[in-house]
Amino acid sequence: MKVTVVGAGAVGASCAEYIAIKNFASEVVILDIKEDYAEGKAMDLMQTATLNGFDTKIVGSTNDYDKTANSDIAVITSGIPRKPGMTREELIGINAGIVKDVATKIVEQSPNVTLIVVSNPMDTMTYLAHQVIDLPKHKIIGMGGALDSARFKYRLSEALDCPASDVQGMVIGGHSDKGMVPLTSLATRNSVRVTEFLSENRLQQVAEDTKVGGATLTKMLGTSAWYAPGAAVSSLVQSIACDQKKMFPCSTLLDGEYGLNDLCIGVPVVLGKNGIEKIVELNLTEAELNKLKESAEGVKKTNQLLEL
Ligand SMILES: NC(=O)c1ccc[n+]([C@@H]2O[C@H](COP(=O)([O-])OP(=O)(O)OC[C@H]3O[C@@H](n4cnc5c(N)ncnc54)[C@H](O)[C@@H]3O)[C@@H](O)[C@H]2O)c1
Ligand SMILES: O=C(O)C[C@H](O)C(=O)O
Repeated sequence: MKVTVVGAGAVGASCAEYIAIKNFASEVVILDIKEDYAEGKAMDLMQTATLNGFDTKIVGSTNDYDKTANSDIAVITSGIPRKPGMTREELIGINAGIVKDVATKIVEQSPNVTLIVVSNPMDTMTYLAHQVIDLPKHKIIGMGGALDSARFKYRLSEALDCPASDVQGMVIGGHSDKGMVPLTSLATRNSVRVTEFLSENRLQQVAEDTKVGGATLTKMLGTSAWYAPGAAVSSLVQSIACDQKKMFPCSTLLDGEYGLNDLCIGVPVVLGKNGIEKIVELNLTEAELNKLKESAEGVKKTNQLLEL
């Protein structure tokens, strides 16, 4: 199993590290445009192999796509991250050109690849990938909801004063400060709905903290987060590589599901060896469905900024 990660920056390197530590891939190629940068990250990570006990071979590449040939899975993290005070949508001007170029070059070398788009604004970048490359729709996946759901569970565990592993929950909708839809009514602590334990106000607070999870960390760090994003990507990669058929909310091209068309937005999907093997349609409350539709309008507005 060969995995390519484009972008050797904060998220790309974190993602490569988690994939290696989980020890399911034979090779991870990290590619960056900065001279020697990916090679340096690859060497540094390879020097953790005996310490962390993995056998994955990590290779660096300065913009040489030949090294990515015949990848089974590729992850696009190349592009600029936001600074405090910015929205993800403001990154479109620079990142759209990068994602278009990178996606095209990956598919030239790996026509059967499954592509995971991470660069922001992620839902729009995933939609862009669908427009510029010729891959079946189940092989282009946007990562956002897996991260947002991990943050939701973290916030729920704080409110419940329990370990996050006790909590189940999901965030659907656009990966944006306003567009996320944390499904508070469905969240549980060991199968008991969290609405049994938390007041409406406290749950509302959890939802709001979740939605601005990325912005909160960007303010604290001066750039956007990387550990949880890298871990979230590695979980998607593992589910595909190991045919785990796990369910994650991912950005996918909708064709009538949830009454939505012609956009990529986060909904639950099953990830296995064929990429997106199923789009799961939940029975949402009217309020949740309305929030998802509002979120979709926001994503479509950003998509209109693309020069296709
Ligand atoms: N979808 C999500 O949940 C999520 C989470 C975190 C970050 N992000 C996004 O991921 C992107 C990367 O974030 P980061 O913190 O790793 O940024 P970073 O600046 O640390 O790394 C980005 C890397 O991309 C490289 N790059 C730029 N253009 C390139 C090209 N054409 N080809 C190859 N490499 C290129 C840069 O040299 C840099 O090393 C940002 O757009 C950020 O907003 C998304
Ligand atoms: O917040 C960001 O800009 C990066 C990423 O989308 C995140 O949610 O951490």
